[in-house]
Amino acid sequence: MLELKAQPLTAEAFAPYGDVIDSRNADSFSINGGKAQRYHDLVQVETLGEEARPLVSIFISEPVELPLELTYLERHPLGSQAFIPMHEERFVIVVAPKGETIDPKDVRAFITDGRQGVNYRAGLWHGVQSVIERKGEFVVVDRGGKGKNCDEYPMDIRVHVEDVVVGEEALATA
Ligand SMILES: NC(=O)N[C@@H](O)C(=O)O
Ligand code: NI
Repeated sequence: MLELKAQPLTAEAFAPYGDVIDSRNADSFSINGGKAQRYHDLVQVETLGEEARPLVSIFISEPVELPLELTYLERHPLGSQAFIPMHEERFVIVVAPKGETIDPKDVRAFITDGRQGVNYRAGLWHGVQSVIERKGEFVVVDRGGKGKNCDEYPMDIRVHVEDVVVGEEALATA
């Protein structure tokens, strides 16, 4: 069993794996007569292969038990995958570099702060969407089209997360 402690997510630490989606550290410009700011073009959406096209979906996810136990990591070789919380939900991220095998010492775990989304690059190994504290609703942007776009890599991983707020209390802090 690979034991990991989730680190706070930052754009710098996550740069080798993808993008952090966060208006607090992104450029913007004024639109709509000054009534709105556009945080523009935040991630590279990758859609590869036959009949590839971008998909916009919504996941409603039950919260995971902690510590988080995973039995595999997955990858999407034909496209990126982005998760954007709709109600400041926090989630656990587990990633490992692209490649045909995964070295356990290269696996990393992060925890978001509620204001952050992420975009996984095509081919990045990752754990499935893992919201904590309360049911979560996420906008998901990924790839549709022909071809197999989900590979699994068996691996037993346990992720520990500190300062978790559960249930109703989590709503109050959102
Ligand atoms: N299966 C699915 O659409 N979601 C996974 O790829 C995931 O990363 O949660
Ligand atoms: Ni995925």
